[in-house]
Amino acid sequence: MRVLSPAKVNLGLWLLGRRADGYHEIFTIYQAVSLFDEIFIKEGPLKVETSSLIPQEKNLVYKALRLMEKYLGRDIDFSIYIKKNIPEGAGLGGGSSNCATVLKVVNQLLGEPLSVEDLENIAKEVSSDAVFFLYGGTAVGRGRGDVVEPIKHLDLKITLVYPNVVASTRRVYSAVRDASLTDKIEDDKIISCLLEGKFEVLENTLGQVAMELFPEIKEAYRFLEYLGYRPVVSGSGSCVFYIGEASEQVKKGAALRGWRLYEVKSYNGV
Ligand SMILES: C[C@](O)(CO)[C@H](O)COP(=O)(O)OP(=O)(O)OC[C@H]1O[C@@H](n2ccc(N)nc2=O)[C@H](O)[C@@H]1O
Ligand SMILES: Nc1ncnc2c1ncn2[C@@H]1O[C@H](COP(=O)(O)OP(=O)(O)OP(=O)(O)O)[C@@H](O)[C@H]1O
Repeated sequence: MRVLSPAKVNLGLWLLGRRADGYHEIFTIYQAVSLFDEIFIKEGPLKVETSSLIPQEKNLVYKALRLMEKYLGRDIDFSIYIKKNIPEGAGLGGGSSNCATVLKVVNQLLGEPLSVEDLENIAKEVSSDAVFFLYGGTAVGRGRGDVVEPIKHLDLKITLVYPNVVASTRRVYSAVRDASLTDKIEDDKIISCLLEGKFEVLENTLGQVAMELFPEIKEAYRFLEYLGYRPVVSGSGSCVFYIGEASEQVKKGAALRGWRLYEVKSYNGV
């Protein structure tokens, strides 16, 4: 069978503090978007292969299925192939999406032996973003991004610019300094503004750190700002996006610079 594994953007992300476990406390608004990896699942020996040749042991999907075997106390006999369309290290959560999508589908194929709570526990052991993808749509993320609260779905058109640089999430977070931490935010106000379409409240304080590390991200950001858009870095980067359709100027400018452009919209499917 073939299932779609959507990407996400962080419509906003605020760094709130450092945690004892070495992660950062964040407040973020996730939005799944219509850019997909394609996952092919068939019965057979447990293996996970991808078109981008990620070693199986490193693949978040493989890690998740091995954990699932422990929860179930039995082997999982599915062979997985992932056609990657979501660029890696782009702040679009590709690996996390693959992980959650496979957990949901395999659990369904096995007659749903695991509860949503079990799936959440497996997902959060694999990555902070994976829990969101168990829900999809539009959601608020707290904690390290693994405490997810779905909210009213937004129907947005979004233009993504990928400046062809792989931004390691770990590296960006490790560059966070106290000055980037926001001690308090009015999260309810941010959510209500967002639901009213007042997008000027959106920002990404982790994205600002990424721009200092990767000039390519800053260039893409400045390019969109110069054209009058309100760009936001997605997650830890490297993608920069704005809410709206791609104008001819954006398309030409991206092509001239060799950036990849994705015209997507909210994906609120399951
Ligand atoms: C940037 C975001 O993608 C926004 O959605 C997430 O916060 C990161 O989610 P993710 O890619 O699933 O990150 P993980 O794979 O869990 O963590 C990778 C590394 O990023 C850092 N990390 C991640 C999440 C977080 N809240 N604080 C962190 O400091 C940690 O050093 C961690 O070792
Ligand atoms: N199934 C997978 N698909 C993509 N990357 C994977 C996968 N499994 C493991 N990875 C590894 O995880 C790393 C991060 O990939 P991923 O695309 O999830 O993060 P990202 O695009 O940086 O998103 P974010 O910054 O939002 O976490 C990659 O460097 C890749 O090597």
